[in-house]
Amino acid sequence: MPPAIRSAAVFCGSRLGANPVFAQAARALGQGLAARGITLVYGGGGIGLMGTVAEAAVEAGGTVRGIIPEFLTKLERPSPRLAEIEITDSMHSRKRRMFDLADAFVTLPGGLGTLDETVEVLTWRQLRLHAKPVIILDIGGWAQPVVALIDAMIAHGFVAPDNREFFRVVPDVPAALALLEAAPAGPAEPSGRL
Ligand SMILES: Nc1ncnc2c1ncn2[C@@H]1O[C@H](COP(=O)(O)O)[C@@H](O)[C@H]1O
Repeated sequence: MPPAIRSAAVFCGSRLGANPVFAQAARALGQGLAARGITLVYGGGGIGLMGTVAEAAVEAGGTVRGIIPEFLTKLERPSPRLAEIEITDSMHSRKRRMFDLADAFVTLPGGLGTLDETVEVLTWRQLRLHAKPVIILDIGGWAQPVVALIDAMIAHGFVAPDNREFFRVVPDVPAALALLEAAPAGPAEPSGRL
């Protein structure tokens, strides 16, 4: 039996967004991961939803691993409350490190960086480079246009219909936590290397 999910990388905005439900969800996710003993891996910033999810996990006694490129430390200001912050030499090494440390990926609302990170793990899944769960939280309708775009690419014949199975969209944090609890941690690289 494969081991359970022990860590989850959370991708989310470096801003709080326009709707307070985004921060409420980020807080609930941080608390929920901590309560389940799931390590939060995230981009290391102390601002926006990134800071919210990390602070909530720390306050709830969880393990948090922040990974941030050196050039962003002034811009995204890691929280001084983080026990563990890893400084990388580039954005690419940050993303690679987050990928390596995570058994699963969870996307909260965010901007272009959040979208990039989410799409990247989906493309790596498409290339059979990993089989880790990808869970997208549709808070306040944020995920609807993202899912619509992917569905349109399937309809236009650019994405295989089966690839729709690579991610799950859930309406709230309890549903995301339930998926994490139910999922086995698959092999990171089933048929290739990044
Ligand atoms: N191109 C990017 N690739 C990966 N990560 C990125 C990129 N641009 C920004 N980021 C990081 O993602 C988070 C969230 O950014 P939002 O744009 O607020 O969603 C942040 O840490 C960015 O540094």
